[in-house]
Amino acid sequence: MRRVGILTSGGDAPGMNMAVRAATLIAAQRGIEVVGIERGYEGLLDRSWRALTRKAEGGLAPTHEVDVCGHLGGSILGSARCKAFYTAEGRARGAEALRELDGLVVIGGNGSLTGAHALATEHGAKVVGIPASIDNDIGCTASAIGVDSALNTIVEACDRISDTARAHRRAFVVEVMGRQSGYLCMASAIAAGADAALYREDGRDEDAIVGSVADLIRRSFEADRGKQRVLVIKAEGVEVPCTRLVRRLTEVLEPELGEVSIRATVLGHLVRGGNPSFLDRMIAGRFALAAIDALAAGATDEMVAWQSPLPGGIATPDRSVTRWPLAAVLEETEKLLDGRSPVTQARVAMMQRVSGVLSI
Ligand SMILES: Nc1ncnc2c1ncn2[C@@H]1O[C@H](COP(=O)(O)OP(=O)(O)OP(=O)(O)O)[C@@H](O)[C@H]1O
Ligand SMILES: O=P(O)(O)OC[C@H]1O[C@](O)(CO)[C@@H](O)[C@@H]1O
Repeated sequence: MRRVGILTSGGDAPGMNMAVRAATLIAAQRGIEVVGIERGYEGLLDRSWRALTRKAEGGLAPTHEVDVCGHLGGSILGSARCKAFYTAEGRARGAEALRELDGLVVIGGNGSLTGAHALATEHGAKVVGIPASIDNDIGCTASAIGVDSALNTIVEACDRISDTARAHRRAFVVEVMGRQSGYLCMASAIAAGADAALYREDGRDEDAIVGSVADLIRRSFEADRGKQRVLVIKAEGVEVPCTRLVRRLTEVLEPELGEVSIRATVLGHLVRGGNPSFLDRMIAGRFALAAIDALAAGATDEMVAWQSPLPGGIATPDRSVTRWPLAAVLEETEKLLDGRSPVTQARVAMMQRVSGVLSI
């Protein structure tokens, strides 16, 4: 293997740069040139790429840009959602560009990995995926790069919101990202000591949500409870917008409680930015090593996974990292999102077991 490409695609995730850096250092040490493809699949289609390795005494070394990027959030390569890649013609152009490379590392979420799978199956490209998305909605891996950093940011934001909520004896509904996955909501609700978690996988409709949250606030603010704040974390995948939820709650509660103070905060893209946590940096580094090893061994159409919650996968020298065929990853991803996966069922069951604490 003489030259590999690397790209970041989909929503950026803290730790992507660490994966780029680690993959480049490992490849350079083995005398493999690395090119960084800019803006995900967009850069593959228009051949926008730049060298991430340079000639150095005795072989190759990472460029300065790569050497110093590991601790940074975002992606030094840029990321994108590339419309043309959804078409067979677009992917054919991508495959044509890949002829100039001996392999490709795709760092991204389940959409990006679907694109990687198509490149491998339709065009025989040599592609290995590294899961990276704050949503934690990728099958066969316990975590994707970015999840831990996003959770740390959410928990810190909720701690801050709780300070002001207690000062005013308020209820807050905080919305977190995650697209169709409630994982960020569920995990942060536990860690932030929230009173309730609202996630799509629960299957509640809007009226049921309004009824149960109103009941929670009513019980929490009863005169003798002494409770100073109510914190409800809502997943983006729950379709009722925060502002409407707060308006409806206020309409229900004001006639009974008099003035009731409920506020909404949508954390949004705030959660995607910032330097990666230790855990994300470590996972990213170990993924990068396994991905370069896999390409060097001639593997393709695979993804590397962290402490897979499913039995199976191809073992690597790192006991926490296994390799999975992308077809299996994408099948499991579908089940993760539609509730058929034992992983989703276990997440929901865990939330139900603490439903007395997380009151609804
Ligand atoms: N079905 C598909 N076929 C081919 N390419 C795809 C497909 N789905 C997604 N892609 C490519 O991957 C890109 C990123 O996908 P998407 O926008 O779904 O984000 P993602 O990788 O899932 O990341 P995130 O989880 O952060 O949103 C798309 O813009 C497109 O270029
Ligand atoms: O940055 P964009 O394109 O608005 O996408 C937002 C989406 O991307 C994610 O941050 C990552 O998939 C989701 O949680 C969110 O729904």
